[in-house]
Amino acid sequence: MSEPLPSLLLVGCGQMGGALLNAWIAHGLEPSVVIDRHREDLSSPHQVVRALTDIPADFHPAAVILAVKPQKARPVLEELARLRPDIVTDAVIVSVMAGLSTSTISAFLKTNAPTARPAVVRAMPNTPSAIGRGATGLFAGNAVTPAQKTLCDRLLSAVGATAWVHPEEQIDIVTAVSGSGPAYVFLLAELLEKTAVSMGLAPDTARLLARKTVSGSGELLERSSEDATELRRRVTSPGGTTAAALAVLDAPDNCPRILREALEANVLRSHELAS
Ligand SMILES: NC(=O)C1=CN([C@@H]2O[C@H](COP(=O)(O)OP(=O)(O)OC[C@H]3O[C@@H](n4cnc5c(N)ncnc54)[C@H](O)[C@@H]3O)[C@@H](O)[C@H]2O)C=CC1
Ligand SMILES: O=C(O)[C@@H]1CCC=N1
Repeated sequence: MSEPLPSLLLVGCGQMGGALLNAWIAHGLEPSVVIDRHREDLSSPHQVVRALTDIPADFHPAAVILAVKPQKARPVLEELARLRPDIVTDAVIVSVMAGLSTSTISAFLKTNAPTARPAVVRAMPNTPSAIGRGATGLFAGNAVTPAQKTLCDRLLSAVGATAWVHPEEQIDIVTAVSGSGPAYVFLLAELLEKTAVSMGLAPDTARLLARKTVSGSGELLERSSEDATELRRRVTSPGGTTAAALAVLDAPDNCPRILREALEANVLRSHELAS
């Protein structure tokens, strides 16, 4: 087995934090602390506490992972800096939160630790991380050391593929494409199923065919060295049925325009969450 992952402080153990934690445990994680204010059901081989005030005084994590909603970030960051300025100084702060910039995160931390120069990394994973098939975009702020960057890459590689981006604004595009992306794919599965039922297929049949089409196509794309355009071409007989459907879907004013609008709305929402 590869070298264990160093001790972490995970703040927020919901959908994303939980998926990350499970992968890190599977990869061998040094004794760590998980904070979740609301979940009663959490069990973990690591120490689970309800509040930042419960972090043991002798606990010194290599990284703090912030996986609460962006709207909850400010009090969490201010309290962390008030209670444990040493952690803010020594650990890399990894935010998976949409929208919030490294400078905003630093500013919240500096409210109660004015001399700190926090090392902040933004990571934008997605929910296929729960099965080790995630895709994460990362951005490192100025104060992040090469060793901390390597650690962040190890942490997110534990749940799938990673790609570092620059400048920071590109993280909002990552959020729009891959962070939120699974929701678009699941919407496609939902719409295929519902439309199939509305056109006359039995619900069980529609569900089976829609699910297997989306999951099988994803797996084919994963296993193939061809790009998506070629895989699509192989389905599309000239003058055939698929071509008839694609003439509707891929018309400039249909999917291409709608997807662009959707991704722009996503980026705009990141900007709103940031302010
Ligand atoms: N769900 C997704 O697909 C993705 C989510 N993210 C980001 O991950 C973050 C979390 O999102 P989800 O996991 O979906 O939300 P979630 O609601 O499932 O998890 C958030 C967790 O934080 C806990 N929490 C709330 N306040 C807290 C506090 N003061 N201290 C400790 N724990 C607290 C909640 O009890 C909850 O378990 C968000 O910032 C989101 O932008 C990023 C990429 C993908
Ligand atoms: O919907 C959200 O805000 C988060 C960020 C990416 C996926 N879920």
